[in-house]
Amino acid sequence: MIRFENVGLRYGMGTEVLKDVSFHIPPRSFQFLTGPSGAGKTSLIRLMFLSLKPTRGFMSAFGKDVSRINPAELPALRRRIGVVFQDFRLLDHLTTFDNVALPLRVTGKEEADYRTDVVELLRWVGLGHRMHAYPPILSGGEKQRAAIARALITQPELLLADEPTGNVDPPLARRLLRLFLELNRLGTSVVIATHDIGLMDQVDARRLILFDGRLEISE
Ligand SMILES: Nc1ncnc2c1ncn2[C@@H]1O[C@H](COP(=O)(O)OP(=O)(O)OP(=O)(O)O)[C@@H](O)[C@H]1O
Repeated sequence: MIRFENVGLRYGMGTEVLKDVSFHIPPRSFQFLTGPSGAGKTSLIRLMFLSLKPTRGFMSAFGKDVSRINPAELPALRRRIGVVFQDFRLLDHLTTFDNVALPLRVTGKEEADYRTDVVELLRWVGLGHRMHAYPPILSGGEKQRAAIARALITQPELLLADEPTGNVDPPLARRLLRLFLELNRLGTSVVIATHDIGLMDQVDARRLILFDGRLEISE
């Protein structure tokens, strides 16, 4: 569903931060993206989320060559991808329920059509009791789960999560991992960027490993 062939990325006139990166994310697959700080994980996630374009090489998303995608097609393609950012990006003036519902609301859906889905998803991530709370009073782990629910509400085919267990204690990290595995079992491809070797060791999954912008794959 996502394919990279010899992709390079540089910001402005800087040196390349990704070099000759080639890989494929198959449907229904589960993988970790790892590597030292500054190796390029977030940059790779931004490319996969189509918020950056490669500066060289070939990249396709859902069968479309990204260099030929016109800007009007982008929102529909992005809705097929859920993303959990490192800094959550929740809106403080909206309740947890409204934050999670936002991706549906922007497509013009009425609350009556999505209310049950949002409540069910909030319960699934363990936030049923927090749906009327505003983000500033949520704990780090609750914010994390709200961001995950918001990424999942459109039922994306691909979930990208950047350090989703970076701000939570080990029991909650294990719980989030079980949630991602369950999501994958239901058919979504999952890419988890993480430094956490203990987390990766809990699952026998493919590892995409970045070193200084170059990718190695450990099956
Ligand atoms: N917007 C930007 N403009 C210029 N350089 C950038 C930008 N974003 C990232 N970089 C550079 O690109 C390189 C890769 O950064 P990136 O954030 O992708 O790494 P990372 O592996 O996600 O790091 P971390 O694990 O610390 O989050 C770094 O050298 C960083 O300084």
